[in-house]
Formats: sequence, structure tokens, C-alpha cells
Amino acid sequence: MATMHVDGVSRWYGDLVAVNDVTLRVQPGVTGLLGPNGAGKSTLLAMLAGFEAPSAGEVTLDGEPVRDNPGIYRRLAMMPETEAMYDELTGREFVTAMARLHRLPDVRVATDRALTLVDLHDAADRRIGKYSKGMRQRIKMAASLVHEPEVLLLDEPFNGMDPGQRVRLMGTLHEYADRGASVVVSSHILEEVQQLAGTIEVMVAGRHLASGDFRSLRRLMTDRPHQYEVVSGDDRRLAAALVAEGATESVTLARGLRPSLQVQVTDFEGFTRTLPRLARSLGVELVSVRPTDESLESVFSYLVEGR
Ligand SMILES: Nc1ncnc2c1ncn2[C@@H]1O[C@H](COP(=O)(O)OP(=O)(O)OP(=O)(O)O)[C@@H](O)[C@H]1O
Repeated sequence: MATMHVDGVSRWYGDLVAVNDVTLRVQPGVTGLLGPNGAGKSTLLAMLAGFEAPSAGEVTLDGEPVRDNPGIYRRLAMMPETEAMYDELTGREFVTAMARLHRLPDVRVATDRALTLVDLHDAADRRIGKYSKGMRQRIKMAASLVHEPEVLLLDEPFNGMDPGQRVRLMGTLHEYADRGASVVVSSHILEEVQQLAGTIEVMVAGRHLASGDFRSLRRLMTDRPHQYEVVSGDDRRLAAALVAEGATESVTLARGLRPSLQVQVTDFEGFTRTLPRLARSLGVELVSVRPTDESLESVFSYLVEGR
């Protein structure tokens, strides 16, 4: 199984540093490359694929450099974000052409296998120009997969897909990764990456900010303030007691349809003990305690804005 190493890789265009000293490892399974627009995801993927040369550092696949190394191109594939397609060809012709380019021994078998994997057999003989957006993504994917690469790199593959198409593509990517492949998917949509990827690499402004699964990214922030919404029988008295106890960073009374306390705490464990004890001693009913910053979105904004 293939492992890629990105070692101290930078890429600059004139004065602009698109990727800044990134070191990471890509292993079998699905890796999410998460970052806002302009973070350097596409540039990093292009360097992983060997399409672009790093300005500094090196990208290797099982110890071999990926750049200018035709042997490696057979082992990996990149599905670019670009919309440009051969609209005059049928899906099958397009995938067959890719199979020929790779000089596969049995072009027909390889084409059929790729079309089956993306579930496009029925539409394979229609022209790509007539395909829906989701079908275009799938045929691009079939063309990328035709030589069964060990590393599959996909740049924003979910762009423009409806929820049903997304779920299907996620299924296909998982299926492919389950065979032992390393699949890297870039996205600026946090929810997508959270659902899809075991490992998440966060990039912002060219820098590699964090790495790990969602939980470990969350743990990275345990010494940062956490937000909770507390609903109780008497928010005002509970708030006064919390402040007197010094158990929180801040407490705000939120009025509105559903009155609550917005609480910020640093010592999460201490807070989970103090809150019920205080409520009990005051005789105040605790209705609910809900974290309001558990989503990856908030992890991400902490990571991004906290620096
Ligand atoms: N060929 C190039 N010439 C000059 N600048 C470039 C080039 N390619 C990328 N950049 C710049 O490098 C930075 C990173 O771009 P990149 O496309 O890698 O980011 P991204 O995270 O993929 O964002 P997006 O999701 O918007 O594509 C951007 O500021 C971009 O304008």
C-alpha cells in the first residue's frame, strides 16, 4: 500500500507563497484536505500529483520522487476541479481513451470496471455534453480510476453536486479506499470532510495548520474556551452562582424565544462537576446543557482565527 510524504514543501509564484513549508504524510484511507478558498489546496494536490514542481522541499511516493517520474504516474491519478471536458465523446469513449493512454493490457475490461465503479454503465454511450453535472463528475472519476491508481487525488469533487450525488460519490470513494488506496479529497466545506475523511489536514493561507481526525482536532483545543448553552429553571440565580464560584470565563443571559445562559468555560471537566452541584444546592432545575461549538466549523474557525 502506498504512502506519500510531503517534506518541507513550498510553492511560490513570484512574491506569492501559495504553499508554505508543508510537511505531512498521506496513508491509505480517505484524507480530507480542508481549507478556505486560496488556502493552497489545489497547488498542494498538483504537487502531490507531480504536475507542479515544488519551489522547495520534496514529494515522494514510497520513497520515490513523484515529479518527472513516469513510473509513478501509473500509480496515482488526479481528478482536477476543471469543468473542461470532451463533450463530443461518449462517456465510454472518454474512459477508453484514458485506458489507452495508460497502455492498459485490456482496455475494454478496464473501461467496464471503471464505469461500473462509478455506476455509469447505463449512460456510457451518451455524449458527455448531454450529461448532468453529477454525471460529468462521475465520468471524470471513471477516467481517473481506469488504471486503478493506488493514490487518487480529487480537487473539490463535490462542487455543484446535489445531496444524493454527494452521498453516492462518498460511497464510491470509501469503496475505493477500502481496497487499500489512498484517497485525498480537497474541500472548503467542513461538513463534507467531516462525513468523508478519517484524517483531516487543515490548510490556511498556504500553511498546514493541523492534522488528525475530527476528535483529535477538537482535543487540540481543550485549553481553549468552550461554549455551552444552559437552559434552567432559573437562569438568573444560576448565572449569579456560577460567577460567584468563578467556574466560567463568562456567562451571558440570552433572552428571546428560548431564554438560556451562554456560558464560556476553559476548565471543561471542572464545569461539568460544578454546574450540577450548584443547581442542586440552589434547587434550580437543569433543563439542558448543550455545547454550541462542537461542529467542525467551530473547530476550524478556532484553528483559523486563533492564530
Ligand atoms: N499558477 C499560479 N500563478 C499565480 N498564483 C497562483 C497560481 N496558482 C495558484 N496561485 C495562487 O496561490 C494561492 C493558492 O491557490 P490554490 O488554488 O492552491 O488554493 P485553493 O486552496 O485550492 O483555493 P480554491 O479552492 O479557491 O481553488 C492563491 O492565492 C492563488 O491565487
